[in-house]
Amino acid sequence: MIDVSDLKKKYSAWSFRGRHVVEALRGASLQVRAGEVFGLLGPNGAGKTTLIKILLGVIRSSSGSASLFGEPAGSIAARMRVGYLPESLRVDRHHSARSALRYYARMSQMSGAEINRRSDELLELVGLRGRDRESVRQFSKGMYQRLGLAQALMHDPDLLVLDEPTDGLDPVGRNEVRKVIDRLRESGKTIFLNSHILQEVELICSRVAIMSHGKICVAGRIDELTQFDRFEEVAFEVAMPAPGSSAQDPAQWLRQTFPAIQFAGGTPSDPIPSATDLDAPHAMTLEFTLPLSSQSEVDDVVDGLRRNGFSLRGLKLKRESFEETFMREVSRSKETT
Ligand SMILES: Nc1ncnc2c1ncn2[C@@H]1O[C@H](COP(=O)(O)OP(=O)(O)OP(=O)(O)O)[C@@H](O)[C@H]1O
Repeated sequence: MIDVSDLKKKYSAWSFRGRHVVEALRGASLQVRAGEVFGLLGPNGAGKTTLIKILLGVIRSSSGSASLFGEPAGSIAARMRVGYLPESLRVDRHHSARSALRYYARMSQMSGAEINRRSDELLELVGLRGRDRESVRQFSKGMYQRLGLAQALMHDPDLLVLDEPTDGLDPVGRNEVRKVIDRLRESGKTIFLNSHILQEVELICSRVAIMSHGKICVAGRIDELTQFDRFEEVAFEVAMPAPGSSAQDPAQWLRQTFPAIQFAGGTPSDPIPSATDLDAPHAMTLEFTLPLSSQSEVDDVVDGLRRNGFSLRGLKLKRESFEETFMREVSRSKETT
């Protein structure tokens, strides 16, 4: 649906030192498939707005290619099938939601009957039916943003481009916008959004791209990007040793053997009973984490536990958070630029 390849954009800028060139895009490549909710993330100045402006045909690239639905970005054929919600949509204060939609729809040369039918549908979709004749002056930022979504959908586009759709909204407003985006996803629309709020992107998007210094660093599903497991913190779940094993007081044995151990739910205080039947579904288990730095250290711990009668029920390396992925990619891009 969106195909961007080796896209470059240079701006001419003026400062007190005179004219200089700003490389806003340095060879960005990206593909978005039909039906996806795709999130573009990046720090300030990464080039996100520049990329969106090229996709919408507001500015031209310096080199590389960008197409929507197989048509060159900016061509009439591509623009007809795109709806856009800018970061700061302005609706004249004298409008109601309904009159604002009529105003925007007229620009798409829709007939009066079509405008009424489509307005009814969209006001229902964004949850503004019943408030549609009130002045937008009384609207909360969340309602305003939902009106913006309805405006962007008026000509029934296949692709919606949303610039910071939940920025500045309170949790209730964000939740309402998210619900509308979910409904749009269910109806088969493709959504391309740009956001600073990582948590929001995690909740909404099926795939994301992290952009920094004019390039796409990584793109994929969030669970693929954060799959990078690390040894720093290894979580174990063990069943207690059977009576007669060398670790008579298992928790104390663990504490003495691994001084840096962190028990899940705090250090167990009472002596923990030994297991009598390891295959019993309720065999007593303990969960803890250990700071380890390599596979051979993990192997040594597992060997030690088993030698002393513990039975291993689970072992998990820590998965980094999406925020950690983001920070890692951005700082890696800073080093290579
Ligand atoms: N019209 C322009 N003239 C000169 N430089 C520009 C122009 N527009 C953007 N830039 C520069 O290009 C780079 C990328 O800007 P862009 O606005 O695309 O980034 P962004 O990722 O959208 O940032 P933000 O999150 O702050 O909106 C920045 O260094 C910016 O200063």
